[in-house]
Amino acid sequence: MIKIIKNAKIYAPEFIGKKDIVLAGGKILYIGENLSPNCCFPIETEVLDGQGKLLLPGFIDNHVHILGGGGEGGYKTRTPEISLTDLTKGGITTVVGCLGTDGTARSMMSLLAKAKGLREEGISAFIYSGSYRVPITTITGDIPTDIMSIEEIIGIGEIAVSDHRSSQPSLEELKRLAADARLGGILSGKAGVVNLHVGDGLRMIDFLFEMIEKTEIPASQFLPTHMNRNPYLFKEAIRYGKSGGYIDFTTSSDPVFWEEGEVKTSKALKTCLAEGVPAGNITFSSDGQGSLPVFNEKRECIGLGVGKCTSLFDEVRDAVLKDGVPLEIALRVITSNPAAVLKLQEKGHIMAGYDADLVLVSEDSLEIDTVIAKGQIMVHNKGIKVSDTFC
Ligand SMILES: CC(C)C[C@H](NC(=O)C[C@H](N)C(=O)O)C(=O)O
Ligand SMILES: [Zn+2]
Ligand SMILES: [Zn+2]
Repeated sequence: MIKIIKNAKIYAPEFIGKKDIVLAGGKILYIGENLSPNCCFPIETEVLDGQGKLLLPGFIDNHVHILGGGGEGGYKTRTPEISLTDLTKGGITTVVGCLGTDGTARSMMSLLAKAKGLREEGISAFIYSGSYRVPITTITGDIPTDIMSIEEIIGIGEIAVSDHRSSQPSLEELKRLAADARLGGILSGKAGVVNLHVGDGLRMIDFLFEMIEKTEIPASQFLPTHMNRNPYLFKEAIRYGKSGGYIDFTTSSDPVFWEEGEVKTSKALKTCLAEGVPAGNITFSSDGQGSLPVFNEKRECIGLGVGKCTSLFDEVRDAVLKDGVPLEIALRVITSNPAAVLKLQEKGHIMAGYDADLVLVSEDSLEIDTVIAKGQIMVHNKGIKVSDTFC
């Protein structure tokens, strides 16, 4: 079956004009103009009308607790596993799963199985080996072997630093972790990225500046997240981003965090761009299904929300519609930038030969209308399709 999407204005993420696009075999086959609906006759063709809509690359969420997370307030605070619809209704066609605080009752094998399940349901799913804890949990017992031998594993994370819930890893331990992830990456052609959970601790990312200065490991090996969680860490994010590092902002939030000074993600993007952080160094991730715990001054958990994947594009939409960031810049943080940072082949762009991961949104409201993952319609006319069926 061939699909043709006609007359959509295409942001690839750069704006390339109103075009017709042909999808076949899960790939983008051709991008052209004025294509006749039966240009591929006699092959059966489905035509989608993109008139009045924008066509965007499928969104990449680089940090989701696909197996669930939480637990910081005891067993009752464990958060639920993700469903495919939680992802696709937010336009997410590529997800990277991770374990968080609880890397004990939640296993790497379960995380891998969940990623494989999401792949069977039609989207692209990858995982990080590990959890908050150091030494990290792997599947094969060795970081380079995990990355080289398991297709879904693209790096390690979320390794916790500057947080009362971390293992308080030493600089030497973190150097070795990063070196092992880098080795696995270069030997497999993968990113071997180190996804770091940065907490509210005052040490922030001091170790990262020191690691980059005192070792041969490049800044591109690291993706520190939650960098908008408080004003002082956000200031460091700007300093680190301007020095060439990648910075990731968490889109899931709760009004209680704004009272504590969390920087709304859409505004974090606007401010970073205004401060001269290169647009290519910035990514968003949702922390979907992760817990959003609130601790009191004695560091007791006094409340807990659950991250939502739909916040990922919500914050991009706000950046465009409320904070005046141009769409082709704002889109990069959930498409071409994570594709580059995570070295995801043929992802993050609308280009012939790339995976047919696409999102159609209404031109004015940027509301999601249709989501296509590897050529398969997951959401159509805002209605959930395919993704809720279990065969
Ligand atoms: C950025 C803030 C608001 C949320 C953040 N969430 C996680 O790190 C995931 C969580 N620990 C889990 O394992 O599910 C946090 O707790 O600091
Ligand atoms: Zn985290
Ligand atoms: Zn997380």
